[in-house]
Amino acid sequence: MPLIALRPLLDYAAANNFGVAALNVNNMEQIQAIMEAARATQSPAIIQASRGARKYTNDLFLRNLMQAAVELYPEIPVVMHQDHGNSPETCISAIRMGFTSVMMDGSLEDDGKTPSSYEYNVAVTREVVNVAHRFGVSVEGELGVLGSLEHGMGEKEDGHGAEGKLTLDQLLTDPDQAVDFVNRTGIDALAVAMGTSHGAYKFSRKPSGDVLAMSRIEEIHKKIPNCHLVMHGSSSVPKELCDIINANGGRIKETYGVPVEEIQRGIRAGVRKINVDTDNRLAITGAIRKAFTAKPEEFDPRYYLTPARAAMQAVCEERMKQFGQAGHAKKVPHVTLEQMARDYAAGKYGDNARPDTVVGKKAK
Ligand SMILES: O=C(COP(=O)(O)O)[C@@H](O)[C@H](O)[C@H](O)COP(=O)(O)O
Repeated sequence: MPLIALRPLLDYAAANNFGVAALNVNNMEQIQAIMEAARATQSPAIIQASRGARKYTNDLFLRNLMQAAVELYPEIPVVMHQDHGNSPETCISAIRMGFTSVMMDGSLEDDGKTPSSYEYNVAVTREVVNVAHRFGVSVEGELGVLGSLEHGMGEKEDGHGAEGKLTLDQLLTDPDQAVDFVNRTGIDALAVAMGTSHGAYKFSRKPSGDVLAMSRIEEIHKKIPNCHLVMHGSSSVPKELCDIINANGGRIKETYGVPVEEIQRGIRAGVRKINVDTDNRLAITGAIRKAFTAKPEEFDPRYYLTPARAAMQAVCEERMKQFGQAGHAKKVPHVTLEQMARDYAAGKYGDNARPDTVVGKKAK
């Protein structure tokens, strides 16, 4: 099956009450790990690349690796998503390179560091929607700024993330503003801020409602029940993966991620796309360190990349089952980008903020 847009997958997920892991990639082994996990669990897949990933991998390599993935796994519906586009130019270049979904993160200015004004966010997001939908490509927007409710700091990840201390207003998406944002931009999915952040160091203790405000997601969902919500920074940072790294010469400090049961609570409240990258990075690093410890004399990259790929596959399979996407691969409607473009133009996906808008159809 050729790559599909994000929207029909999330509509189907909403109609069937599950969430989909959006998994970051930077190289061939990570794409292979996701595709093997998708095949093993019969899951649809969202594969995403950040600006940093596009720079590291090169767009041509990325596009052709993704092409290989869809040819080798024809039964798996795959979305190729630009993670955290910082400007309309980044999103448009992604569309040109064959991405079928883009995130315009207008919560920050195009330096990827400075929290933007609301009107700026609306304007750049609307601009991307206008272009993307003409090509049948879906758009994720972001309202609110990712950062910690424990200490108020934003997070800077490989060039993208707020710098400095943020106010509570910035750290928590406002439900009423979310209604206006979705109405004015026409986005397909909305990333919300409620205390998660990228990377391994999210919380200094197992998070409770004061630092991981899942109730905020529920409030937003009540206001815009037909808009697909997105949780960023949703790695669970399993202790056992950190322990493998530390037992083999690494130095990961004590830390806590987003518990899977909190993500499942989010899925019950309209979360359809869940971004996970750190857990896979931890799994890969642990497996490579373990391989180096076991045989310091080895130097064939296949010796340590094979277990690294398997370790990432295991994490992906686990999340695919936990988020409920397992078993759905064959049932996701295959809508071509050309058809999507016609449907967008005809207003089929028009009014996401209206409570009576119908999203998707129940699987038989
Ligand atoms: O939410 C995300 C990952 O969350 P996580 O750290 O796994 O909890 C992604 O959207 C990030 O954008 C991604 O991990 C950042 O990747 P790089 O910019 O480092 O490539």
